[in-house]
Amino acid sequence: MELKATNISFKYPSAKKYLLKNVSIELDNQKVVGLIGDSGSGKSTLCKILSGYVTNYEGTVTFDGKSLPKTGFKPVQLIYQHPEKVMNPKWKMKNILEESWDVNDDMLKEFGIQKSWLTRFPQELSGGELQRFSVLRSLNPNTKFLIADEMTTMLDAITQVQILDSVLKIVKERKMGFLLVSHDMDLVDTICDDKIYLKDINEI
Ligand SMILES: Nc1ncnc2c1ncn2[C@@H]1O[C@H](COP(=O)(O)OP(=O)(O)OP(=O)(O)O)[C@@H](O)[C@H]1O
Repeated sequence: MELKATNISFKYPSAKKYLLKNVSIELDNQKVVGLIGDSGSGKSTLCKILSGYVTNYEGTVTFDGKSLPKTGFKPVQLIYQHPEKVMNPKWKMKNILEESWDVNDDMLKEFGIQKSWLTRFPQELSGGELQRFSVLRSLNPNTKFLIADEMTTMLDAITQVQILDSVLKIVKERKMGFLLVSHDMDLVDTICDDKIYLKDINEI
């Protein structure tokens, strides 16, 4: 299954200039790919486009040869850099998780989530604890492609490795595609089969 972006150009409505201009990438589910580039070059924005959260772009995005669904479950799931921004502060973590899928105890354990956290609201958890929920939420059994936008930045070094190992294990088991955005070049070199450099449009 291929996630393909062709000639993507994008400008935020409030911005004067284009952020992305004619960006094309092809990703398949056999490889772990790293997306790297300078801060502000548009990596997070491109991830939102590839997963269907930003739609007012020029160009095309297809997954498995079809346009991304506009409603319902998103087969390309995005793990946000800032999970707190996309969680409803009025919902308990249990409901936030259940909205995506019925997670079993083994998966909670795999991602180091304590059961007592389930009855808390997002603002009652640390950034790292929230990020574990965010990762787990994205791993709905119907997810076909996973995009992780600097997902481990809120975690300490040991936890980063643990969470990433768990994600990679599931990605391989389920034969999902995986795009990892990171500023950590050692990490990218260690776990990714390929890497893509997103050039800042101002440098072109
Ligand atoms: N909603 C928005 N409205 C207007 N401008 C935005 C919006 N979101 C991001 N930007 C701007 O778009 C540019 C690219 O942001 P983006 O987060 O995609 O970059 P990035 O490469 O992921 O950066 P970083 O590595 O620092 O996370 C930045 O200059 C940012 O300020």
